[in-house]
Amino acid sequence: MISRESIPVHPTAMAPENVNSNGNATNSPWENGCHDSLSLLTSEKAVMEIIEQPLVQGIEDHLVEFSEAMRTVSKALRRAAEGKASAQAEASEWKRKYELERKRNSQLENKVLASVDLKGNCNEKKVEISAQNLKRMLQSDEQSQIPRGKNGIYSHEVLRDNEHNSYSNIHSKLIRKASFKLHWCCNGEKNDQHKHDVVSFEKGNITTAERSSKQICLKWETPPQTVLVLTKPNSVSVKFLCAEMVRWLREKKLNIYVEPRVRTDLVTESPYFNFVQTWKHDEILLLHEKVDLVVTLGGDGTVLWAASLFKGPVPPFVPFSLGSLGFMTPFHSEQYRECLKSILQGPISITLRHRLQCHVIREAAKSEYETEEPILVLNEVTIDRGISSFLTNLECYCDNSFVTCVQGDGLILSTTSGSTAYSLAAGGSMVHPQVPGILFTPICPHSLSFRPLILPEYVTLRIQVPFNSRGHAWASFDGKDRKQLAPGDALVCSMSTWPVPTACQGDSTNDFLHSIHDGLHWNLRKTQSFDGPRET
Ligand SMILES: NC(=O)c1ccc[n+]([C@@H]2O[C@H](COP(=O)([O-])OP(=O)(O)OC[C@H]3O[C@@H](n4cnc5c(N)ncnc54)[C@H](O)[C@@H]3O)[C@@H](O)[C@H]2O)c1
Ligand SMILES: Nc1ncnc2c1ncn2[C@@H]1O[C@H](COP(=O)(O)OP(=O)(O)OP(=O)(O)O)[C@@H](O)[C@H]1O
Repeated sequence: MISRESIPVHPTAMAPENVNSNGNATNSPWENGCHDSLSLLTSEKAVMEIIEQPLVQGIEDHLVEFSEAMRTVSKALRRAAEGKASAQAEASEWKRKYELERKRNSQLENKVLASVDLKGNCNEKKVEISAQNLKRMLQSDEQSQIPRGKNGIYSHEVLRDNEHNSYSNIHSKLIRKASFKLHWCCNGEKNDQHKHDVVSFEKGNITTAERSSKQICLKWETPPQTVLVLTKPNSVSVKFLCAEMVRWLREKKLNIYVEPRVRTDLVTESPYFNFVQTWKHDEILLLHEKVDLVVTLGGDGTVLWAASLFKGPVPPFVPFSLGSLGFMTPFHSEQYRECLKSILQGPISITLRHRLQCHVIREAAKSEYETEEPILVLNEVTIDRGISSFLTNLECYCDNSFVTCVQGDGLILSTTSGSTAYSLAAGGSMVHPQVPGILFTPICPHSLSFRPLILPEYVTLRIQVPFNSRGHAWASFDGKDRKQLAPGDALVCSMSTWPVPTACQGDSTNDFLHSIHDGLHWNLRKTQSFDGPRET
């Protein structure tokens, strides 16, 4: 507190007649009179003015200091929250991997025990021999020196990521998943000298070996044996095609998986379909280990649905078009036999469609590890105002930097595959699916200058509902699974390490251009006739 006594009175604040030549105050002749009180009044007014000046200045300084301090604190808090989010994401990923591994091991253990039990009853020697055979198989696999990494990626490397775990090795032998190799091609040519250095620095010159992922080519090393057929529900034509395709695939000696609902339909139609396999509840988590190829029969929604079944690695997709638009469904269902024949034989051009991994972080979460399961999206995650009539107010951060505050109907964080879906309708650019990036597209922003952005694929985005938000926000994932975000909650989003490899009809670029021409009639205009005015 600043006391009035402690404030020095400026000499000019005294009436000039009361100041002697030395600047000292003298006694007034009207000491107790009216003049005295009047002059006192004026000087007090002047004093008050002076008191107020340094006082206001002081408060302002304090406020500035205080708000600086608050800003530093909020920055530190934000950084801590982001650290927490990424730690949570990493922890849940490790937890998922651990659970998968544990499940896989215990299943295999049961299988091995069961087979030992069976054979042990008949002939113990046989068991010994089969164990030796397994060991030899593993050894020969290791000795065969499968080329690694240099000219592409081998699916063995993914399957054999835990070589010290013999159960895992035996397991991959038992399920006999087809192995394949991915090549990166350049200008339509296969480039066996695919370099893994992104930037090299030779003789002082910076060169970029790769600026994007180029056209990718998949070559089967062993023939695919198991096909998962996923279908759009409640469609008679899809049901009919599914039954026909399953028969055809069976003739080709392939194992076939369908959804439980579809298996029931097929078996009800004819007991012939008893060979068709399906899964129960949690077994779906291990589907990627059994399936070599996923065929979808429907529109883009069916591709999104199929992708959502794989929370981790995804086998190659072959999407057949049975919808109205079909941006991600390049194959014609009428020619399914020829298409599948050529795909089962390979090689196939594929588009690696990247997915976004989304985490909802609740303000109410008590511990670091109390996080909701991550959700993977192939198109986009949307944060909007739902049924609320208030503007959304969303604070957006990219890594450690503040991006902006979205005030409008909401925000779309989209993959490049999703750039032709909701993001396009909200004014975002159409982006080739192989361009590595995340689209940041506002929905009806209440601002004239809010243009959509495209951010690099390596960033982590954090969308925070501020505490002073008037309403709740809602997140939806590929148009589904709406989750409410209360003030203080956040959505953290980054590129997933598990893309969806989709087979191309031609190549990635050809398919993309074909879909925007056919699907959206992009830049369709009658050509101006030659018959008219011309430059002379
Ligand atoms: N205003 C909009 O344009 C709007 C609004 C809501 C949802 N959507 C989109 O719908 C998607 C969900 O699709 P659904 O089939 O389950 O719902 P749906 O049945 O409502 O169909 C939405 C339409 O979007 C098309 N579509 C989906 N993904 C696409 C893509 N990557 N490129 C071009 N078009 C695409 C579909 O072909 C379909 O015609 C969401 O991911 C979202 O992108 C768009
Ligand atoms: N196997 C499935 N199980 C449950 N829902 C599914 C399945 N396949 C698709 N869907 C859902 O059905 C809806 C419609 O699917 P899809 O987009 O493939 O067909 P469509 O609407 O006829 O195609 P288009 O949008 O191109 O006209 C989508 O919301 C999708 O999520």
